[in-house]
Parts: sequence; C-alpha cells; structure tokens
Amino acid sequence: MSQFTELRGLYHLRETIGSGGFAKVKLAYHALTGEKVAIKIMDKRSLGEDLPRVKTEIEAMKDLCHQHICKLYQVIETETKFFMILEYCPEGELFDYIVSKDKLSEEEARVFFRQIVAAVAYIHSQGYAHRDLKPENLLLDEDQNLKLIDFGLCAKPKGGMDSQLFTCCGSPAYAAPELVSGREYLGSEADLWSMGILLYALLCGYLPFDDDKIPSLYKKIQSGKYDTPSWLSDESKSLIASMLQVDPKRRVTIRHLLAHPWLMADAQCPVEWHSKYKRCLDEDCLTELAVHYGKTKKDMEASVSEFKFDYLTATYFLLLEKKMKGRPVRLLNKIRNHE
Ligand SMILES: O=C(Nc1ccc2c(c1)CCNCC2)c1ccc(-c2cn[nH]c2)cc1OCc1ccccc1
Repeated sequence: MSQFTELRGLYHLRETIGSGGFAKVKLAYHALTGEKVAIKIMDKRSLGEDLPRVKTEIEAMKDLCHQHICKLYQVIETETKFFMILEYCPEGELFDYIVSKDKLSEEEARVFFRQIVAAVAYIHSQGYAHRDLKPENLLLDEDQNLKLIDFGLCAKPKGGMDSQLFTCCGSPAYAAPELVSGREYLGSEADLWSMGILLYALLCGYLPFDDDKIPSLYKKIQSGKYDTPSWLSDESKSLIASMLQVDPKRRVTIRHLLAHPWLMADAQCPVEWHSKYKRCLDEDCLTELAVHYGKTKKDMEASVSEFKFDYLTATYFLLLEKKMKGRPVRLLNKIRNHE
C-alpha cells in the first residue's frame, strides 16, 4: 500500500477499516509505543465545502479530553491532505450494536446512556454543543466503552452556552423541534432533545419520529407525539418524555439528568461526568520521554505541555493510555515491525 511519506517511521499503516463520505479510516500502530490507533485521512480537494467542518472538528477535539470522547492524538496537515490520528475503537458504531441486538435491555441501555450523559455534560461544561448526537457518532472501544465522535457540526458559541444559535444542522430524525422550525435555539437544549431520541432508539430499536419525506418528518417532530411500546417501564417513559419536550424551556437539563432516578437505578451513584484526565502531566510518562529523547525532565515537561498535537503529543497520550491500561510505561527503542 502507498506509504504516506508524512507517516513514515511514525506509524505503521494497516488495513482500511472504514471509508465514509469524505474520509478514509485506516488502522495503524504508533511506532514508539506499539499502540493501535485509527488514522482518518481526508483529501482537501474532495472536501469542497466540508473543509470548514474538518477545521471545526480538529479545533474542538484539541480542546476536549475525556474518557467518553474519542481522543485526538495528532494532526498532520499537508498541502493536499489532513491526517487525524485518533483513539482506536475496534467495536465499531453503537448503531450497529443496537441493530445486532434489535433493542437493548434497560440495564444495558442505562450503562451506555450514563456514558453519553457524562460525555455531553463534559462538552457543555467546556462551552461546546455537539449538534449531531446519534448512534452512528458513538463508537465502542475494546472494553465496550462509548467514545463520542464527529465534532464537525459542533458549536462553541462566542457568548457562551446561553447564546442563541441559528444554523440548522445535524441529522433530521434527531433534530429538535425548534431547530427544524428554523427558530433560534440553544445548542445545549437541542443536544438534550437528541439524547431523548438516542435513549428511545437504545430501548426500542427504532426512532420515535420517522418518515421518508422530510416535511412530514418535521411535522411529526414539531407535534412531539410518538408512541411508547409496551415493554418500556414507566421510569423510562417519563425520562424520555422529559427530554422529548417540544418546548425547550420545559426540557430537562443535563444537570438534572446526572442524578435522575432512572440513571441512578441499580443503586448507582450520580453520573461521574468530569474528565479522568488530570490537568498536570504524568510523571512516569515524562520520565520515559525524557530518557528516550535525552532531555531533562524539566525541558521534556515544557515541550509536552505545549500540546502541539504533533508526534510528541501523540506519544505522551499513548504512553498515558498504556499506563491507564496497566501496561508498562515504556517506549520501544528500536522500531519493531509488527507481525
Ligand atoms: O478505530 C476505529 N474503527 C475501527 C477500528 C477497528 C475495527 C473496527 C473499527 C470495526 C471493523 N472491524 C475491524 C476492527 C475508529 C476510530 C475513530 C474513528 C473516528 C473518530 N472520529 N471520526 C472517526 C473512526 C473509527 O472507525 C470508523 C469505523 C470503521 C468501521 C466501522 C465502524 C466505524
């Protein structure tokens, strides 16, 4: 396969694992740690008007560091291409998982929904609205943990999360009534509506509002009327109803969701939504990097904390991943070829 010169010696490219609209995703190994990554490759020429979306996604993902958000490790931009080196999520899309199981039990849906609530509470706390929440944008890692992706449509309103947005975007079936009516809306409130659609899809296996024709789909969304199948418990129905409120001011807020009885069932604690990543740098990783690069720890700390999303940033984060997974915090000195 044509080795991209920009990746040579840094990553060992393997098979293509997905190719969507304007991107191709390849499996690769990060040479220094041996860790698996996904590399999303986009050709600028074929991006066309989607180019700003890629820049939005890259800038947002650089700001977001959370256990339920797909980690961006490195960005390589050339004259014709973008390479995004991303967290490896080998269990694919939540969408395919739901389809494979027809629908999920309340218990299983709760495990996933708690992770979704954590991810959304975190991005809202960072001033971002996702605006395209749907099962296709939630990937599963090797431990069946959810990782939110696709921040191409996200908004970080200048005036903070209380300022109105206008652009109508996202996937129609997940779009809030105020959004499809072309009215001003709050990103956070629109995300809460999409989470109601998501929870309904997890528990039912199909969408509450669906229609082949967009105009009639919009009418159904604006009516706010959907049927609730017999297998839904009363608690599930009331939780979904609190999110699928047509009036955004009557809609439940993410803060209330964190301690909602349905989410707390099975004697759980409120959703722990803060990032598990600390602000300060990890000493063991810094030591290993300093030894490898022959620098003092102080100099190493200065370089790493610039977080330029270059190879050093990727190496630091992947070393940290190894540590969090209980693997040795070691860099591979000679570049070993992978079997
Ligand atoms: O690691 C990713 N995907 C991925 C990796 C390995 C495997 C699979 C999937 C499933 C197919 N069997 C082989 C195992 C992976 C990571 C990040 C992103 C990503 C982050 N922002 N944007 C995209 C996309 C990714 O993929 C796309 C995909 C490919 C096939 C199906 C489902 C999903």
